[in-house]
Amino acid sequence: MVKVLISDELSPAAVKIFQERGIDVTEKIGLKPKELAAIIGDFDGLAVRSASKVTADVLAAAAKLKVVGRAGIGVDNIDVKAATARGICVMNTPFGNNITTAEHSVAMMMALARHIPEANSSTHQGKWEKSRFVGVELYAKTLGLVGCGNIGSIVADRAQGLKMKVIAYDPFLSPERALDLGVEKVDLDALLARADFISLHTPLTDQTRNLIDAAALAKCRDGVRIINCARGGLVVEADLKAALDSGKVAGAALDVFPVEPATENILFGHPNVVCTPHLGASSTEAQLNVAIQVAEQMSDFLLHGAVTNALNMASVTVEEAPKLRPYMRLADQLGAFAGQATETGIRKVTVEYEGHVASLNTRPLTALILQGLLKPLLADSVNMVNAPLVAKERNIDLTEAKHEREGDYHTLIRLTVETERWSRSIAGTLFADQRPRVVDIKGIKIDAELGPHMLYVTNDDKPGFIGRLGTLLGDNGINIATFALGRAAQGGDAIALVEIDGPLPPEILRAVQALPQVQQAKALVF
Ligand SMILES: NC(=O)c1ccc[n+]([C@@H]2O[C@H](COP(=O)([O-])OP(=O)(O)OC[C@H]3O[C@@H](n4cnc5c(N)ncnc54)[C@H](O)[C@@H]3O)[C@@H](O)[C@H]2O)c1
Ligand SMILES: O=C(O)[C@H](O)COP(=O)(O)O
Repeated sequence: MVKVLISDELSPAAVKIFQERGIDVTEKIGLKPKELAAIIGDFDGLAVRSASKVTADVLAAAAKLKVVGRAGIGVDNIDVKAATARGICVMNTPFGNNITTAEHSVAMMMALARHIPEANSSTHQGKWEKSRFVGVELYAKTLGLVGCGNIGSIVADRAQGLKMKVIAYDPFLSPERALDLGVEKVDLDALLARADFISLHTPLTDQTRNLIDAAALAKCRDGVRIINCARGGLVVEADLKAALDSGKVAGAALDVFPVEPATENILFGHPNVVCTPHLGASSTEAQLNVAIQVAEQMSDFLLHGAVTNALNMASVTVEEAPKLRPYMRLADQLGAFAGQATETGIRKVTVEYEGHVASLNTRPLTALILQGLLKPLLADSVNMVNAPLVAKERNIDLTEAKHEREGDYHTLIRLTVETERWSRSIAGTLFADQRPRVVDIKGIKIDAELGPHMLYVTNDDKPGFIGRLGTLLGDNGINIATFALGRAAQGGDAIALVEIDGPLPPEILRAVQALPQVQQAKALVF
């Protein structure tokens, strides 16, 4: 039975979905990485929010793990690189909590502008400090968005409703999109110099870490207010504190902290700082959305091979998955055939899709071909998640070509592998029964179905070979299931693909290799 571990607080809707799909669910909340590593080996899927730390050590212990699902957006608590290297798919739910988080950012901006938290606390204490809490209007103020993706663009929309002027720094924001959003695209220095309020909406990456430091703050307008509902590491807190103390920054609203849970922080207690405990995504609606989405995505992946919102592999929709499935088998076989037939370093791989298959989503097929190709070298450490990366790391030059017009076959995949010594191709099709057939090897036509154990022979096309091979196998008790033949030209190179009813013992393979006319013989396993 497929097993999933939920290691952070998730709406019960997630458990319900997993169970309805026949997946066994265990909930263990609040595990430290060591505790998570101790139990993760038992699970096929792991569902998390931001609290669980899915470190390289946790992933190293995750022998069966196929997918990590993040019920939310930021994946900085997951070592995606380590997951990719181990062939574990990482997916998130990029659109489940974006409205809620944008609304929280706007709420924080208003709280800052009108001192709501401090005024609330003072009023509860029976003080009536009207003159202490004079705020500022948002109307006609400039809001600078650092990061204008899903959340940033919703914040822009809401801020425009408040009649603010919105400017955005985001190197990946196209001028057309900026125009659509009605925001002015600016560089970071211009944003810092012009904004009355700055709201951060980028992921935490090596480029964005410590983006708001003393140097950036020095470029800001006096009295700027800063809102961070993205990630703690974007702001250098000591620099922010100094700027708050000097009055350069009039206020800061922080939902996120470099260390969470944040029970101590140099900014806690500062009168001009508003804090919330990473509540950006904490609304009933958002939590329901992300729980449902992550449970559906993970179930679809674990049960049907559908891939949605993955950060480290190509998407496959639930509709595509059944159409791709027979091709996946063919792709796997072609890759595995070429991988087992290749003895020297691979330099170049070309995959051509012809006819019907060319109209499909072929990225997962290419990933499977690479997986099959690399498996003889790397065994179980390679799978379709990490195969493209592994190929790249090995300097294998990959080319994909699609020809939607049909050739000799209604549909065809051709794989060509170039090594330092030679270039070889293998092509396969699907017949009406959806079963894969190999139809061409090294330019020689053949019609073969690949079984679990195959003998692949290249020989000189001379009389007597087939009889001698059959006798040799028969004399050694090896039953032939199917026998497919092809040749380049009369008397030229010929190939035989023989399905046998079990593994070929090494001594029999050597005897086949020693037969006259045999150029090369290999035992292949599928
Ligand atoms: N506080 C919360 O509870 C909460 C909730 C959801 C998301 N988040 C955080 O908000 C972040 C943004 O979420 P999103 O859905 O808008 O993501 P997104 O990917 O849609 O948008 C991020 C934007 O940042 C931009 N960006 C990347 N590097 C940049 C750089 N160096 N400088 C400027 N811009 C850069 C990208 O181009 C993109 O447009 C998430 O990564 C997550 O960390 C926090
Ligand atoms: O990236 C996110 O989606 C937010 O930071 C939400 O985190 P949470 O799921 O832990 O509330």
